[in-house]
Amino acid sequence: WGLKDFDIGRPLGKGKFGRVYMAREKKSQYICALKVLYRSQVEKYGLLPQLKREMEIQSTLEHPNILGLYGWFGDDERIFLILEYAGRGELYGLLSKKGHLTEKQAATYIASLAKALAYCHEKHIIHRDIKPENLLLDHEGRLKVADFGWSVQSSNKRHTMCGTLDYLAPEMVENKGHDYSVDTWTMGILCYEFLFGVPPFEAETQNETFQRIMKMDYSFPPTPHVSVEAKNLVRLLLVKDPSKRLPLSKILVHPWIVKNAD
Ligand SMILES: CC(C)CCNC(=O)Cn1cc(-c2ccc3c(-c4nc5ccccc5[nH]4)n[nH]c3c2)cn1
Repeated sequence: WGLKDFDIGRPLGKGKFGRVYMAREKKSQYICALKVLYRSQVEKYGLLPQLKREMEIQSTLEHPNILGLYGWFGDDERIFLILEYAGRGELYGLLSKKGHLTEKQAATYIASLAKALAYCHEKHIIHRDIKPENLLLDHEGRLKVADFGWSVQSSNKRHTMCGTLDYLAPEMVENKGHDYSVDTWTMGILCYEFLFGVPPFEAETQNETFQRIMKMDYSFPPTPHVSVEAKNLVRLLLVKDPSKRLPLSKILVHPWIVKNAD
């Protein structure tokens, strides 16, 4: 592949290491997202080995809820990643527009995340840092996890995102080792946020958020639109002891998911 194979479209997002553009492969007319990384930036931070590993991993993953990496090419100053195009952009755009999601939407996205993570864990990959800014929607509104390990700050991202502790599990915040169960904690955070529009431990400062996480200081707003089963699932995921969190396999058979996810 080379740049001459593509017509470049509008920018989709920009980040520390480069920008993402809508693109169309000329022969097939296939629409994709072309991410441009500058070698100077990647080398300056010594990220080439990590990038190569990420690319190897990402290109072996094939799952309906994981954004595809179709290939890559480069010239002497840039590296180009050919990524799946997600027609409805960031899930965050939907959440910020609507304030919160319906129980059906929230359950559907949590089920999709659980499937994508279970697939990754089967392949012994756990460092898919499931952060909201890594969640995209395709043209049918299906969730796609894109590992934005390269911090793409796209246009309508919430600016509290960078550096926020909101999504970090206690063992991460305390800088202990983390395993698969850190992802189920994050799913608890996301489920709460999908339903109520704000993450459970949100606070003015990072330190306050840290304190709240360590004290498990969260509660449910008395909103009528959230069922008892939904809160039950959040309670089973937001458990301080990683070994006591609901395992991924149990999420997909939780009554609230079974009833609401489609
Ligand atoms: C190999 C290693 C470095 C990881 C490879 N994965 C990534 O680079 C993660 N990544 C995905 C993107 C990305 C960003 C935006 C989009 C979009 C997209 N569609 C949109 C529709 C409307 C508004 C914004 C949109 N962004 N589709 N596919 C994308 C892919 C940026 N970085």
